[in-house]
Amino acid sequence: MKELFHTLQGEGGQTGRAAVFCRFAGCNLWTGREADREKATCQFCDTDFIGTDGPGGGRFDNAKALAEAIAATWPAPGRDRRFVVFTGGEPLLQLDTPLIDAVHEQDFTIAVESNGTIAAPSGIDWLCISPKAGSTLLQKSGQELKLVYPQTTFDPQDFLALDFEQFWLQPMDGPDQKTNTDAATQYCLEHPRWRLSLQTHKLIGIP
Ligand SMILES: C[S@@+](CC[C@H](N)C(=O)[O-])C[C@H]1O[C@@H](n2cnc3c(N)ncnc32)[C@H](O)[C@@H]1O
Ligand SMILES: Nc1nc2[nH]cc(C(=O)O)c2c(=O)[nH]1
Ligand code: SF4
Ligand SMILES: [Mg+2]
Repeated sequence: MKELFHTLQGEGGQTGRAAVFCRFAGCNLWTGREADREKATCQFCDTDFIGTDGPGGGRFDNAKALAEAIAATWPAPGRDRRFVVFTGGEPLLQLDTPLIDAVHEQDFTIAVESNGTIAAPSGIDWLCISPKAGSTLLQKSGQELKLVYPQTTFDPQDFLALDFEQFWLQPMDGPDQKTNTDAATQYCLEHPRWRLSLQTHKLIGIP
């Protein structure tokens, strides 16, 4: 596990909600090394997910130990409204039923951010799928589909038949961030099934 930290969910349908972020190391679509970015399936990643050296990171012997570390990262007293977001890297390489059960035992609602190439285990309360051009989408249902926009070979229209409650367009961050934000804004204006997801944590300078 790369890092464990408390912040506000910055993106998508749970934006603004206090959450513990549990960022797993490793991804199946990029090694995480800059030297490999150009040949990776996913080339626009904004995240360092290599290793276990981040704040609160480390290796955990079992699901219960990690669930207890997640609970200890939740600052508020009481067990009400506890919320954890599993991300990465690709969290579905590591998130399994024993961990889901152990985190539920700690009274957390569980959200996951996934690239959709791995079928999700049952028990996730809020599943966000963010498809990546050039990969095979296996997980075609969940609560939100959050498409990073634009991706040259993707037409957002093609995703609307999938079984999601919400459809979000998130401007691709990087050198063309401004242009991409304008394009995503225009797309949402013209296609009202889609909502605009801004990465609000970057706007306000929190993790
Ligand atoms: C770092 S990924 C980790 C979870 C999972 N591997 C995935 O791709 O969904 C978390 C979220 O950030 C989004 N993301 C990554 N790089 C981005 C970028 N450059 N601009 C906008 N969103 C980005 C992903 O699409 C995903 O929704
Ligand atoms: N605040 C905040 N919200 C987020 N939502 C998804 C994130 C991610 O990297 O998966 C993320 C993140 O890194 N920070
Ligand atoms: S799939 Fe997710 S974690 Fe992996 S490289 Fe792409 S954005 Fe980053
Ligand atoms: Mg992020």
